[in-house]
Amino acid sequence: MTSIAIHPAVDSGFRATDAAFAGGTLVCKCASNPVKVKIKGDIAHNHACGCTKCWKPEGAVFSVVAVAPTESVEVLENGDKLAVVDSAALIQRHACKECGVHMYGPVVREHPFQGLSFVHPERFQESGWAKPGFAAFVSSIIESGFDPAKMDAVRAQLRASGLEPYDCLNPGLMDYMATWTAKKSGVLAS
Ligand SMILES: N[C@@H](CCC(=O)N[C@@H](CSCO)C(=O)NCC(=O)O)C(=O)O
Ligand SMILES: [Zn+2]
Ligand SMILES: [Zn+2]
Repeated sequence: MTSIAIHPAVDSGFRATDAAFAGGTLVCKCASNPVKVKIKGDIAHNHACGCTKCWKPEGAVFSVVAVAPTESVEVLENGDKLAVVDSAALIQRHACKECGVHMYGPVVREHPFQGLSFVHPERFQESGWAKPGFAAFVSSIIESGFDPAKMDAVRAQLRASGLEPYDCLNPGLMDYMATWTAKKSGVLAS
């Protein structure tokens, strides 16, 4: 059976994660005057995402996206080329207006992820970043036009690549968000 183009970083097999990885510089795809964004520290919760909103490289069905503290994000060069894709969205995705790559997406509003920025580690000019740990929003790929009849094959391929598929985030992050909500409403003590 022909394989599905999940994402180049997934389909090519993972490079070893470097435990000493401490961030680096994200670079967009522009051949000249690329946007450069420094991430001053490691990333967390790296995952494949099938949602319609996350940036995907050409031909990929999934994005690969992780988080870093927004305070450790610094636009180094050509920040004038950045624009927010959807100002109404939770994640304020700052994309390069020329090549389309999403460079960072801070969560600004009150939310369990407030203070974090979503980034695409494949755009690091350095190697060694943590491999994706799971696949999120898998059913959402249908919203981008993926054939619903092939969903069993997608989930099987994700599992074969070591990515457990979920139709939202993974249980740890869903529990974290629900706990935040329960403490905010007062049904759990904070
Ligand atoms: N079915 C929708 C889902 C979109 C969605 O909720 N995406 C998640 C995950 S993005 C990275 O994990 C999310 O938190 N979105 C917030 C936002 O996009 O601002 C679809 O596919 O569009
Ligand atoms: Zn660019
Ligand atoms: Zn997404």
